[in-house]
Amino acid sequence: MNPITYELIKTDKQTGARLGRVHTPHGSFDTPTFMPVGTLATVKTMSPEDLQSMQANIILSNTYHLWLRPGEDIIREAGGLHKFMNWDGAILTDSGGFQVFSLSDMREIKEEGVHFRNHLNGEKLFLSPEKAMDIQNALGSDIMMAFDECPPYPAEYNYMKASVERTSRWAERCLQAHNRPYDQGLFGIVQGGEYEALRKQSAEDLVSLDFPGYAIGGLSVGEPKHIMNQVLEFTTPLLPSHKPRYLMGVGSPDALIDGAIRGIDMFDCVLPTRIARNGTCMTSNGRLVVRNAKYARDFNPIDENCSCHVCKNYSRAYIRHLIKCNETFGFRLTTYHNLHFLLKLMEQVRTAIKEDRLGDFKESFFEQYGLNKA
Ligand SMILES: N#Cc1ccc(CCNc2nc3cc4nc(N)[nH]c(=O)c4cc3[nH]2)cc1
Ligand SMILES: [Zn+2]
Repeated sequence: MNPITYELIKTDKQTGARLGRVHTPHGSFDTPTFMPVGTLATVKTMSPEDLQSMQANIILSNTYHLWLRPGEDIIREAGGLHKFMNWDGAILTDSGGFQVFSLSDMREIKEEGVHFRNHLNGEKLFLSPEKAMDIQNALGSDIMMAFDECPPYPAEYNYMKASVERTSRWAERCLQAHNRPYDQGLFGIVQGGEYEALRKQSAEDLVSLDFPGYAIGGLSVGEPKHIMNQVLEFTTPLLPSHKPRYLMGVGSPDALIDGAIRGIDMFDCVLPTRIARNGTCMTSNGRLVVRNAKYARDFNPIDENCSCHVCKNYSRAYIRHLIKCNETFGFRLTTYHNLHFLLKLMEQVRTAIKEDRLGDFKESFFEQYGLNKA
C-alpha cells in the first residue's frame, strides 16, 4: 500500500494547472492547496479548532526545530506529533536541511551529513539523512521530506552540480533509512538552482528512485520572480504527472497563482502568519497594514470581500488597537484572516481550473490586488 497517493482530476485548458486530490493516512485534500506552517508543533496563535474551521487539512512542521525542542523522544512518547499537538489532519515535516543552512553558522557539509552549531545555544550538532529520517519517523508525519542541501542563491554551476549529486546520494540513503514506508510517504526534493541541466539531472535521479511525491527545492531563496517561474517551467514537466508536486517556501498570492499555472499542487510559507504578527493583512485589494494610524477610526472589516469570522465580527479599528497594545488576540485575528485568505484563494484557483479559466482568474485577481501582470 502506498501511503500517499495522488489523483489527477483534470487540467486547466487555459494553463498548465491541474486539479487533483492527495490521499494520506490522516485524510485527503484537494489540490492546488496551501499548507499553514506550524514549525514548533503549533501554527502560531492558531488552535487545531481554528485550523479546522478555516478548512486547513494539512499543516507543516519542522524536523530541525522539533529535534532541538522538545526533542523527538518526547514526541515519540506522546504517540507522535498528531497526538502531541492534538491535530488529526495531515502533517508534512520538512527535513531540516534548509533550516540548518538558514539558521546556524559554522556549517560543514560532508558526504556523511552536516556539522553545525545549535542556533539556540551554540552546541555542536550533526544531522545526516539517516538522523533526519529517524526524527521524522519519531514524529510520525504523514509526509516526510528527504534530507537535502538547499544551496544559496546565486550559486556557481560547479558548486551546484556537486551539491545536486550529493543531494541525490542523500535521497537514496533516506529511502534506505525510511523504516515506515507503509504509513508514511517520503518526498524527494529536486535541486539544481537556476540551471536547467542540473534540474534535469536532479529530477531524473529522484524519479528513478520512485518517490510517492516530489518537492521543488532551492527556490524562494532570493531569486527574482521570473527566475522562479522559468525554473518551474522547465522542472515540473520532468516530474511524473501522477504524483504530487510541492513548491517549498512559496506563499505570496501572486506566486501561488503563478506556481499553480505551472503545475504545482502544494505550497507552504510562513509569510501569511509572520506578516500577521506585525499587523499586515492580505486582502482582495492588496496588502493592508492595519497597524497604520489611518485605521484608528476605520470600523470596516479588514476585507469587505472576505467571509471569515474575523471580517464578520471585528473592525480594523479594533484590530489595530489590539496590535498596537501587543494583545495576543490581535495576532490571532490577523493570523486567522491571512490563512483563511490564502486557503480561500486556493479554493478559487481550484474552481477556476474546474471551469478552464485560471488564466482569466489570474488577470482579474492581479488587477484587483494591484499586481503587475508579469
Ligand atoms: N515572512 C516570510 C518569509 C520567510 C521565508 C521565506 C522563504 C522560504 N523559502 C524556502 N523555504 C524552503 C524550505 C526548503 N526545505 C528544504 N528541505 N529544501 C529546500 O530546498 C527548501 C527551500 C525553501 N525555500 C519566504 C517568506
Ligand atoms: Zn477575513
